[in-house]
Amino acid sequence: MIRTTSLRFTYQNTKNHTFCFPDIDLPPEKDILILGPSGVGKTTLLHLLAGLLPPKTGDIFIANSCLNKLTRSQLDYFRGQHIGLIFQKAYFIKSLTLLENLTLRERCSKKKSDRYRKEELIMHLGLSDLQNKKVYQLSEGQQQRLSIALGVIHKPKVILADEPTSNLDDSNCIKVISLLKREAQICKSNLVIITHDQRVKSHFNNHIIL
Ligand SMILES: Nc1ncnc2c1ncn2[C@@H]1O[C@H](COP(=O)(O)OP(=O)(O)OP(=O)(O)O)[C@@H](O)[C@H]1O
Repeated sequence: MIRTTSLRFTYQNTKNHTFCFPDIDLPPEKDILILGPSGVGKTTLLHLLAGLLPPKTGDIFIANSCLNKLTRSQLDYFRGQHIGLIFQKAYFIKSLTLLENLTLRERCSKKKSDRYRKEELIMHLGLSDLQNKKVYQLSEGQQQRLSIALGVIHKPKVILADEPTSNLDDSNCIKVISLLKREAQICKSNLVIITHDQRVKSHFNNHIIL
């Protein structure tokens, strides 16, 4: 469940501009696209939902916790447990293997290690033959699938994806969308996607336009 009310945000170095975001009320397990022109504040909203930025006003409820009422360490813990972030440009340790990156991400979440979950995820994402390859040896599409794996390995309550398809060709774009949807279903998560990508729109009914 994601609910936001009267959310506003100002970057410290640009005090003359305040972003005002529409309220979101997303029941458990539902997905939503966030659309809008460049610079309107889509990534900013995603970072607020992830608890990476503090709102100037308003509240953010995720799974019945009010993010802006948590202390910094409670927020770090909450994020590790319940938020899955997938960035447009993925962050890996490239000198480690795919499997080592996944194991590291799992440890950071402080959840109990789950070998079955790792194997299932690697298989679903079509990465079984690549698990012992170093990340720098993977193609862009393979790295994007690993990025999804890192975002969802810990079965988060909310999956937040920032432009997950913009660098992909048509066939990889559709693959990534269906992988994200399937993982959201398995994890019983909300899926929130920011996109400019017209190919993605037709796959989702629920949109917010900023
Ligand atoms: N750390 C920051 N400090 C100051 N201004 C910032 C910062 N990050 C982003 N901005 C500004 O805030 C505005 C919104 O940025 P944001 O990345 O949220 O937009 P966006 O809608 O996701 O854009 P795009 O579609 O191009 O990725 C932009 O004008 C950007 O320059």
